[in-house]
Amino acid sequence: MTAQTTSSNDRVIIFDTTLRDGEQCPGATMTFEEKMEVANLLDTMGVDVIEAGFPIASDGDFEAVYEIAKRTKNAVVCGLSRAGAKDIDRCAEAIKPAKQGRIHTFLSTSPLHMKYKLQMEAAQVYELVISSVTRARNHTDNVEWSSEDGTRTEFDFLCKCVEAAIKAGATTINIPDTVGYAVPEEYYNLIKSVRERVPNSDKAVFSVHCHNDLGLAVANSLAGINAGARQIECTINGIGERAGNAALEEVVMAINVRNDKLKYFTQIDTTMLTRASKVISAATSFPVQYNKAIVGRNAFAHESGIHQDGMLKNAQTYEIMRPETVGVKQTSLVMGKHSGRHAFIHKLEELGYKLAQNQLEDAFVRFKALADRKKDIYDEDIEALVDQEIAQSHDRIRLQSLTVIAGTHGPQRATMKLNVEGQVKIEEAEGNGPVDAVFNCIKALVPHQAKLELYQVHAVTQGTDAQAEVSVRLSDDGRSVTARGSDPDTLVASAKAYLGALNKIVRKRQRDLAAPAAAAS
Ligand SMILES: CC(=O)SCCNC(=O)CCNC(=O)[C@H](O)C(C)(C)COP(=O)(O)OP(=O)(O)OC[C@H]1O[C@@H](n2cnc3c(N)ncnc32)[C@H](O)[C@@H]1OP(=O)(O)O
Ligand SMILES: CC(C)C(=O)C(=O)O
Ligand SMILES: [Mg+2]
Repeated sequence: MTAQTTSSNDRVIIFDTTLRDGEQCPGATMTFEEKMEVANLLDTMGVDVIEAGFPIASDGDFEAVYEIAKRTKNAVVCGLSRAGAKDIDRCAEAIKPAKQGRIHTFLSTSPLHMKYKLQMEAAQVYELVISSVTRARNHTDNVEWSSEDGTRTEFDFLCKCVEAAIKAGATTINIPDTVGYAVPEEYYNLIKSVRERVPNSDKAVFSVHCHNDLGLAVANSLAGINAGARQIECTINGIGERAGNAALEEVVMAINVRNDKLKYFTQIDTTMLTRASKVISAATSFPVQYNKAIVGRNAFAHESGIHQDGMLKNAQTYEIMRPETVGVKQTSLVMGKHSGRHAFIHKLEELGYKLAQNQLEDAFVRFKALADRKKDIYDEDIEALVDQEIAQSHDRIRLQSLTVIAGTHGPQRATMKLNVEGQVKIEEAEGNGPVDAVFNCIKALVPHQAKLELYQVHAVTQGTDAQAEVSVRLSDDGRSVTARGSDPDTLVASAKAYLGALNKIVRKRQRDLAAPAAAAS
């Protein structure tokens, strides 16, 4: 909010219709309790007008509007109604307990809607505009009138209806783009021209209500504000009829972030936007698309190495707003196949690792190989990979390659290449199952007496592409050693774990041999 540099003329009223237009779309129905929670959240975050429902639609809608009217502390509580007396009176009854209530009455004005839907002549519609606003005004002095399908309405008739509605007492005039047909320049011109043409236009606040059928709801809303409208009708997550309404979080943040171009302000507490999005998503069971502006889970996430490097050097390189301003704790640098060394080192530091340069390079190469095979890389994947890197740095026996033939027709067969103290050896072995074949290869390549005491497989992270973590315990000469190996391929993880244990035995033997010599010298 930048109230210091703007005048009250530049204040944009945020009219939230999540509970009315938002709830109207297929599948978005909310329970009474959910509506109470949403309304409370909207009130707390600074929404100016809450359109709580359409009271004539059902007893449930009436009760929800009534209760929201009763409970709301700061916002104006609004109900929608058609132009008929019964609708308006029911709406008035529903908003009665509100500290500040509004009746929002609407009527189609486009030739198409008048002819086919209302089946009325323009003259009848005109009379109904006057009688409906007058009736609403007898209930309250806060009346909004909407020209449904305003953007497809004949201009002279639209102006005539707007003028009549204001004369009858409407304090807000909404020109909706009901079917999301307008483009920004056209909508700008429409709002500007209506305000210029209608002689009493300064007696009402002009409002925009844009649908997203062409993905232009937010752009059109902002164009309308530039043309002199001062109320935006919008919904959390942009839910609403068909492709939805203008998203509240997007219009608010556009005004907030681009204050150099859009010299307006709202009273929304932007730090509550992410929470609001989550509450609506949970109440409606509508998922938020990952790349949704402001509240999508990728809105402050970066996987590309070049971007991550930029972000680490200065967050403004790739972010036009700080995540905290919309209630996101922090930017996330997601590790994946597009990540580079800067981000990898940063992640290792976060996880508490400090590797030598050669270890780091090896770990990075192995991280890239893993990321090529695995969609999501979790911190635990990186920890497993680095722990293994550290553990293997002194290994005498190293796995170079492994191929296993497994399936319903045994015996299973494994071919393994090992580097044993600098010498590359290859062997093929069969087994009673693929793991047995792998271990038989190792026994053939590195003959030893150690006995397998334990073999256990776990998944490091979730998903079918999770890294397998295998634990192997070998006993040798009365002593047990345990080692772990991880890899998205369970058989490779098994080989690594077995070889890890074997390397430990080799190291122990070497230490044992060295100890008497050291004692003697
Ligand atoms: C653009 C918008 O978002 S408008 C809001 C849309 N929202 C909704 O419709 C949700 C709630 N609606 C409902 O529950 C029901 O449609 C009700 C209760 C409002 C009406 O139900 P019904 O009486 O059974 O009528 P139905 O919905 O089938 O048809 C609508 C009637 O309203 C008339 N109508 C439509 N808009 C208006 C209006 N602004 N003023 C007066 N009458 C209107 C239609 O011409 C039609 O009249 P008819 O019965 O004489 O042909
Ligand atoms: C009721 C009106 C304002 C509406 O939702 C529309 O025209 O889209
Ligand atoms: Mg609408």
